[in-house]
Amino acid sequence: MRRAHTVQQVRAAEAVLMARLPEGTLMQRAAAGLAATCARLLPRVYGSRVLVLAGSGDNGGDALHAGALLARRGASVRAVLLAPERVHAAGLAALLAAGGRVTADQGEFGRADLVLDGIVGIGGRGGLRPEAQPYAALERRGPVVAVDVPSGVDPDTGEVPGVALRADVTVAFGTYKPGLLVDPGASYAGVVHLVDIGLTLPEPAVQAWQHADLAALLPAPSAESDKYRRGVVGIAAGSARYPGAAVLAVAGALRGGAGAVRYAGRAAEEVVRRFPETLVSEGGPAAAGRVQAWVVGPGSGEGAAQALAEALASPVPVLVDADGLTELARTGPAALAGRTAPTLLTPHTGEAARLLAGVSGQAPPAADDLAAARLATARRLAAAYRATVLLKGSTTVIAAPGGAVRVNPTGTPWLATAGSGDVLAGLAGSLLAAGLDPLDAATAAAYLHGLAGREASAGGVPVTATEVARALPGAWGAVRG
Ligand SMILES: NC(=O)C1=CN([C@@H]2O[C@H](COP(=O)(O)OP(=O)(O)OC[C@H]3O[C@@H](n4cnc5c(N)ncnc54)[C@H](O)[C@@H]3O)[C@@H](O)[C@H]2O)[C@@H](O)CC1
Ligand SMILES: [K+]
Repeated sequence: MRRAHTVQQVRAAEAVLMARLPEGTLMQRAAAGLAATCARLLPRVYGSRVLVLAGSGDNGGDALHAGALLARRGASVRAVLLAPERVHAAGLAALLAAGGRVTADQGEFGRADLVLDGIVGIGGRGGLRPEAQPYAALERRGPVVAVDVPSGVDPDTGEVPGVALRADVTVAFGTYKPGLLVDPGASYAGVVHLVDIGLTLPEPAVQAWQHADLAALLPAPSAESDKYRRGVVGIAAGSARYPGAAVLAVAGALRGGAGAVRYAGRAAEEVVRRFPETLVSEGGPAAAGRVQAWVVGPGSGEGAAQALAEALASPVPVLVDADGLTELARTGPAALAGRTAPTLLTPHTGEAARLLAGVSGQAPPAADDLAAARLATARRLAAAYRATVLLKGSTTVIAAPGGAVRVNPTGTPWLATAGSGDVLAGLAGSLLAAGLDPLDAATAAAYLHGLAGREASAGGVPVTATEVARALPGAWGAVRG
């Protein structure tokens, strides 16, 4: 599991350690880790050209100290001081003593075999300042290594409010910062290396799950478990106009670990033709038999309001997607007020905008703005609707109403394809029915769906939602090892 801590959490942990250790110890640890990573990236340190971009804080200090260590190993190290009057004095002194030099020549950027971005770290807000902005656009020859965070990326949110420096590698101290795991910040970070500097950290603010975390969570039937004990998932999706959404949601549900899939809606004929193992009925959720979780909304069209009302009136977990979300946005959080079981909402940013409008009563915000502020958007929705929210997109973010946040590391842009969300909804609903709580069900579904998408698009070819559904068993297998 990758764990990310907020700036506040890191600062608190740092303060505890600083009080115990001689001054400068943490920076020395950080600089040593940084220099070691740089040395691995360079064909050879001796004789290579390294440029340090040093801002006014300790981030610049780390970079200057690392530059000094590389200079001692024979690198030719130059430093651009973006705020010379406030530069980290000890760092600069170390660099000069090791034979490094200060330069004001921007051309060094393009000549360097490696650039160390120490402009700003966790003390930064608001994108790069004007004096640093030109570096974001310059041609580069060697890798850019970000110190702790790519400068210009908000460490807590991954937002890039202006210009940021794109890194090939980020060397993060002690822990990931949320902004390294969430786009757009994550896409600026490149490959992230962690350097242990001895911090004792609390529960992470954001987690990104990996294979081993998932493997421990996925339902595994025991010898005695019959189909009912494994859970029955109800799918209220599709309509005469959109039967395909029903078929895809059922396809996802059949591969989510529930013991049986019950379909309730207008596309029963198509569903049973494609998947004869499905239990079907043509009415709504209220008239269907017992289930352990409902999925409502994909392709529901005009039937969405009725299906949503019936599903929400049931005492089991409900996943609301697509047309169900549009309907929910009309009423706002009030529609969930009487629920006794949890609710999971799975919006893309357009639907998230409508859901937020359902809270504020104002016009929906621009979906692009929400995409640029993914963590904040998921958290706001989870708090307002008191529901778990899976916000789809480039870095899917899952936020629980209690504050826990997870981000999915397995996505691929090819998943942004028609029907892909229907498969995800069915899959997540199936995991809910199998007994996972909404946060775990959403985490596991996003992860498996992402892996399946990657698998189906092997080598980066476009995929269809049907192919994603077919690749799900392979994704389970990969996770289970
Ligand atoms: N917290 C920790 O545990 C440790 C922190 N270390 C380093 O210290 C860094 C934090 O140092 P600081 O608190 O001094 O903060 P930073 O060095 O991240 O930045 C603060 C400085 O940057 C300037 N600044 C703020 N926003 C800016 C922007 N948008 N563009 C340009 N300049 C901007 C401010 O005027 C301030 O002087 C970490 O990122 C890490 O690199 C390490 O030395 C090791 C230990
Ligand atoms: K930086």
